Amino acid sequence: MLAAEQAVVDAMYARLDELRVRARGRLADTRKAGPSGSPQNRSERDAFATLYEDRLAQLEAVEDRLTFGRLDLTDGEHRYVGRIGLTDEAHASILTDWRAPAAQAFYRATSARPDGVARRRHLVTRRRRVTGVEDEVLDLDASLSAEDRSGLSGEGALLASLAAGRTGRMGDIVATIQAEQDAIIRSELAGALVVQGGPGTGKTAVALHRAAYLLYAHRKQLERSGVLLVGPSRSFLRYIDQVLPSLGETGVVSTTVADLLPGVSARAHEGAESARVKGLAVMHQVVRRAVRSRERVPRTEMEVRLDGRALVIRRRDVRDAIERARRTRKPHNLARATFVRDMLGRLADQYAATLGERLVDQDRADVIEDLRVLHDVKVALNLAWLPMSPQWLLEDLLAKPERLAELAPELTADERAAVARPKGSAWTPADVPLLDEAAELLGEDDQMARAQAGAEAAERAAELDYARQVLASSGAGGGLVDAEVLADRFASRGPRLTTAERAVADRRWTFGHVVVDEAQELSAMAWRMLARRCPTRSFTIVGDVAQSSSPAGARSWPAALDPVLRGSWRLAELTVNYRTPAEIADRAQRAARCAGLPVSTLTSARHEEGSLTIVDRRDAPHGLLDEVARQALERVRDTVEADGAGRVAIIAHPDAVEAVDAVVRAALAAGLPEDESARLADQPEGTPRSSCSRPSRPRDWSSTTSCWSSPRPSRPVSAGRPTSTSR
Ligand SMILES: Nc1ncnc2c1ncn2[C@@H]1O[C@H](COP(=O)(O)OP(=O)(O)OP(=O)(O)O)[C@@H](O)[C@H]1O
Repeated sequence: MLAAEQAVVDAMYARLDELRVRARGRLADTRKAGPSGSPQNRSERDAFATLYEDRLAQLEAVEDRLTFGRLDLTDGEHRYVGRIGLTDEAHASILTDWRAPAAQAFYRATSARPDGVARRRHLVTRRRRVTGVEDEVLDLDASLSAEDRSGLSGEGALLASLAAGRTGRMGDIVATIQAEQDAIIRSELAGALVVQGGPGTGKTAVALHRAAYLLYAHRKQLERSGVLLVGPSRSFLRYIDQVLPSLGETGVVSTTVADLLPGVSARAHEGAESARVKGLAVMHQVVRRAVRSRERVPRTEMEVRLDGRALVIRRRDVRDAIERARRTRKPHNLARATFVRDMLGRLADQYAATLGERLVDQDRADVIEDLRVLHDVKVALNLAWLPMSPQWLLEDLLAKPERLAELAPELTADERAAVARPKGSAWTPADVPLLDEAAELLGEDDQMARAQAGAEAAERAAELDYARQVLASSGAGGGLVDAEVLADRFASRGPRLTTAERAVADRRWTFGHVVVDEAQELSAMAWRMLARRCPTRSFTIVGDVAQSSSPAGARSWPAALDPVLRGSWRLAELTVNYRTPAEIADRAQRAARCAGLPVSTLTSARHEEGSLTIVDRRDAPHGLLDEVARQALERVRDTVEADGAGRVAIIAHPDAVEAVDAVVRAALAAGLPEDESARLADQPEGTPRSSCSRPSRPRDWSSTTSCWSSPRPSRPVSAGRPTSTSR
């Protein structure tokens, strides 16, 4: 059986190699042509070169586990499922892309609903070698040979993948996606999908595979607008950054809320209370009021002089001009042009009245220009309608307690004190949604940008036309590229930018879809910011409201999302924990419930006898620390040392973590063979095989301990295997 599968897999790799050679050859030919020829020829060559480079990168990315499954259908057809689709020379399919509809049954079919599948086979490969197969027979009535019916094992591939060593980087789960995960991954693009799942249920994995699936299934729609992936931190983005490329996708913009505003670097830290207050929904009204407060009627009338003639900036005129400018409904800085034009016109009329005659058009225009540059007029109009940048507005607001008190009456004095800070302070992540809100209300003076956009639209039309001609005459691209994409490559404006690069540089870029991970951590203001990035509200939102650790974060989805999604979102749940063995997960769930957290009910994908140890003072004849060190050493010997894949996490009372860490390190150094202890000490950052930590929410420690069925809940310590704590 293995030999037969090996032959099929060999044929696939041979085809892959052939396609790589072909793409390399085309690339070399294109490059060989050198920098000669007309500018148009050169740009055409560059375009094809990038095209072949992209194709080559995609073909290189799928080397590992090119295929991982096979479907035997009841009608006798075999279908192999893998990372990409492949056809042979005769254009017959030899491998089906995991995202194609034809592959869906690989993830969804069950014996209750076999969906035309007689047998599902998981292929286990190492490099290019088939090392094993795992079969599941779904339709027992289908005619399978005796050999086919033997050696069945349903969850083998999944359990093998869960037991595999961790690298400190997240890997894809494409070979073992489970049915409830697959339903989420393939859920329709439109609307907002909220995925609630407890710890380790694969929320991050599902979010990433969904991004790859959507780009595949809706490529035309999403390639131009792009997909935005929002994660909680830069280190988290580093942890997941291999997954999408391994799925052949590079066009996703990954960022954090703190990095989402072009030109603003928000690296400073601030207190939890300050971040919470800045995230409150009411802050959008505070920012709005701060903008409106700079559109104001002066207390007194003011006299200005032009050519020795006295003109009055009248309060009534200012009031009227403000109202008229507001009626344009444009953002503050853009509506200011209307206000200024109106006021200058009124002053020009006063000037004409002092002359006792009507001004002809040209003269009136000259007077208006003279008024516009007059210092006193400028000062008076700025006082009435101040042009501002978002940064200036926020700095000013937070640096002046009396202004904050006036503009934010909903906040308590303590809350206002928490956010107050001197001018010139560095930006923090919680400032970013406030700056974005201000940028939206202020607007940018886009006259130049609009003129340029007009010119670019004309240029684009010409590029598209040209791209269509090239495609028609050369037949190039082979279905790999359409005129739009080719036109992008032909674009003569500066260096070619990918969708991702263009999107990152543009605050007003709107994405075709936004994926938000650890979504429970986002504040109300951050949600408003993200909603602006996707006016169609096509979202995938994954998180766990029971795990919210940010003081500005969500404790319930309706409370967090209804204000921005207006109640229009659908909920899916993930119920299987793939990370933690049942022994640990069940205990953790009980503790979380005792702490009053809204935990989902989970089942663990695996059991691991002895994976949880609770060390209690009563079982510690030589003192608690010694006992913890002894137990930790034993667990490391049992698990980590045995196969190098396991992990031991030690959770201690916040006050005891440092002491526990020290004794455990000493015990490992003394108790393990020298090479093993050097190996453990040498783990790259992010991949510790043993680690000591405090509970993620130290304030829950007391309720946690009292739930752990210990009559004397004195600083229990647990050691378990293999719980990944590296995230
Ligand atoms: N179908 C699957 N096949 C194999 N491994 C899986 C599968 N689903 C999830 N995993 C693995 O389980 C682990 C947990 O997944 P992930 O980090 O996506 O969970 P999460 O729900 O985001 O966790 P958290 O709540 O801690 O953020 C990962 O190592 C992931 O690769």
